[in-house]
Amino acid sequence: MGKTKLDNYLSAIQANHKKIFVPYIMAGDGGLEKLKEQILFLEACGAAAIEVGIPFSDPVADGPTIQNAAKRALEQQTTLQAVLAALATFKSQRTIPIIIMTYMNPVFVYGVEHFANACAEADVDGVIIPDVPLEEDDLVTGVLKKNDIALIRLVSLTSTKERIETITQRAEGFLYAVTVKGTTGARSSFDQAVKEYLQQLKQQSNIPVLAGFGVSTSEQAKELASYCDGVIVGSKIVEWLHEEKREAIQLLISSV
Ligand SMILES: O=P(O)(O)OC[C@@H](O)[C@@H](O)c1c[nH]c2ccccc12
Repeated sequence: MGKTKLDNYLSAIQANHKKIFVPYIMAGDGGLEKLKEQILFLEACGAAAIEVGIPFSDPVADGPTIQNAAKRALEQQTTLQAVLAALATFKSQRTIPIIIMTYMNPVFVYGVEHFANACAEADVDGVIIPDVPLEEDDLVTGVLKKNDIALIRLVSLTSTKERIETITQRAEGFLYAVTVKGTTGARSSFDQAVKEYLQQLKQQSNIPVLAGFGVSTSEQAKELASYCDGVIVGSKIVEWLHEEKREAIQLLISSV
């Protein structure tokens, strides 16, 4: 796979021997007018990139925390189109990459081509669409490539060796290593197999490997990041943003 601007951005961080912390937020939770301030806050905390979630009514990969945030955001009439328009209004004021996380349904409704163009217009660097399987991803890869937007692929603890190999070969931006068997949401501990799984992926992949799902404490973040290139934290960040616990967010991000 050719290198995207997200690949280049992240390899510069790695070249400085720094770990990558990517917080996930739910766009429109608390109102879309908060998006700019939330992103600039996370950037100031030291986030390497931000995963911006699009609320969806049937979020099959999400646990209760993100489901509830999606519900709040949908009550505020948040749409994919509106989120991308909001991101475009302050693109010159942020310096870190934005990754859109959405299920495929809102993309279909918007139209794949319109979606990719609006992402480019908003300076979006990558997208995660967890319900698009590898076998179907040419639905979106063509138009994303045209706009230099990375399609971030996920691997999981239950993926076969062969599948992991195919995915790592095609991976762009970073490889999203799911660290639990289940949905998003904080966990108190991880499977014994996670360490070896991450170390193995790290060996196989020539782009950064980031661990995500279940991470909610500095200790967990530090430990998982020591086996790979960094971590993604969603539910805990969503919860703390909702509760306005800004200091806790700052501490967690600066811990890796
Ligand atoms: O919430 P957690 O357990 O910290 O996991 C990250 C996750 O929230 C974020 O990356 C994400 C939210 N929804 C998703 C759906 C699929 C894959 C990833 C995600």
